[in-house]
Amino acid sequence: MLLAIDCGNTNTVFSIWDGSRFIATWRIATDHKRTADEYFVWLSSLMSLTRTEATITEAIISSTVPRVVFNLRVLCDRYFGCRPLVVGKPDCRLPVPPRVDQGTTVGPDRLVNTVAGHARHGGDLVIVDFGTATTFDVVDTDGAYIGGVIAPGVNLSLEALHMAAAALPHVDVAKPLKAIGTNTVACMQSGVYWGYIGLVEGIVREVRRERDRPMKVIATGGLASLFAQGTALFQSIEDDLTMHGLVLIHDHNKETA
Ligand SMILES: Nc1ncnc2c1ncn2[C@@H]1O[C@H](COP(=O)(O)OP(=O)(O)OP(=O)(O)O)[C@@H](O)[C@H]1O
Ligand SMILES: CC(C)(CO)[C@@H](O)C(=O)NCCC(=O)O
Ligand SMILES: [K+]
Repeated sequence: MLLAIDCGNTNTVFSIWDGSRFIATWRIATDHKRTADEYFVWLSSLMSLTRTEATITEAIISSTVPRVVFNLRVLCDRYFGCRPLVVGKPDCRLPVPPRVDQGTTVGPDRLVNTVAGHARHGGDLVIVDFGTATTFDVVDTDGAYIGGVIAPGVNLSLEALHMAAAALPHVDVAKPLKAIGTNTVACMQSGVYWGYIGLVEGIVREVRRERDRPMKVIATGGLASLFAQGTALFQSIEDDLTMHGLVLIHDHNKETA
């Protein structure tokens, strides 16, 4: 079975693909100090607690944090006897290479989202990912990643307000009942919620204007469904987009081996 690992700046997600579906998905905070042995203790105890019958024989990793890749490689080698594919490394082929400025290293999560988005929806697509950063990946007709937008993540913006202003508390992101807040928390939630709705709508409007063609918009990431409640922009919400892309890239590399 295939172990797919999506390592973001905040969280790392492990999923096991049995060839036709994901039989398990587990999430751990990203920490570059975590060793291969620690990952394995955590993974194997979750497997036994949930009675997950899986023999891992292959692995693929997407990591936006370069430093964690070493220990994830050791995990795969030592405990699963396999050499993982790492998205973004020269030996990991993509169906269509990105078209960006020379010397640019596109975040592997964005490349993976692009592959999955194109497979599911075809080209001329904007993928909005609400993670640590809020990213927009623009996918050309042929499935190439051709650029996009990186904005601060929603939780990051709320945290920055709290850190910089003595009288502003830590608050969780939520869809406020009204735009006009009548207490501090409601004011902050309105600023971030309606601010991000405006940001997403405004960026997509400019992208469509630049591309001068119809473009579908899909959303992924933990906060996608919350923001979908405030706009009609998204054609679909796909929580499993990155994991799906990892499976596709793994299959593509096997087929073209
Ligand atoms: N209603 C909600 N309110 C607050 N946070 C939420 C809500 N729903 C999901 N989340 C957060 O979304 C996150 C999951 O999103 P996702 O995995 O896309 O991004 P991330 O883990 O924060 O970022 P990255 O992938 O860059 O590490 C979780 O950290 C979770 O706390
Ligand atoms: C933007 C993030 C942090 C989003 O996870 C990641 O994709 C990344 O580190 N990207 C590198 C820069 C780029 O994608 O152009
Ligand atoms: K992510």
